[in-house]
Amino acid sequence: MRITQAFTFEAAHRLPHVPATHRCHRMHGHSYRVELRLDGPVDPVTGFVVDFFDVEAAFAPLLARLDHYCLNEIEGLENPTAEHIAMWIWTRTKPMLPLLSAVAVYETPLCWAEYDGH
Ligand SMILES: Nc1nc2c(c(=O)[nH]1)N=C([C@H](O)[C@H](O)COP(=O)(O)OP(=O)(O)OP(=O)(O)O)CN2
Ligand SMILES: [Zn+2]
Repeated sequence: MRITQAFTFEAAHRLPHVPATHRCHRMHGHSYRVELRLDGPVDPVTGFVVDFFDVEAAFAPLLARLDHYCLNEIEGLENPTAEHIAMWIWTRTKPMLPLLSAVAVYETPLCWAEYDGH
């Protein structure tokens, strides 16, 4: 069984390694959406793979580090592409949520990166 919980945050960023002519080279903002996917068996008593409240509690400190910040200033996010944000979240969330199977980071409703540890 797979469960998914979604979160949103607002943040600014610029992409330092695209050409100066690329519009993402300039500072701008996104309303990001993060989806945490967890795969595992359904507990026969609770009916949960993992309680959504526990997922929320595990992710809350990271969300607080991202929301309304300039991502380039966060250690490990100096080049804050959607791909790097997804990997950054995975690395810090997987130890707390062992059933985590993928992290999707949406920059817009139509563009996202999804990381499953590979
Ligand atoms: N593979 C990736 N490509 C791009 C990334 C990325 O993280 N990974 N990021 C960007 C920029 O962040 C850019 O800001 C993307 O957002 P935006 O320009 O707003 O997206 P759209 O072109 O879809 O928006 P419209 O203004 O509606 O056209 C670029 N590439
Ligand atoms: Zn952008």
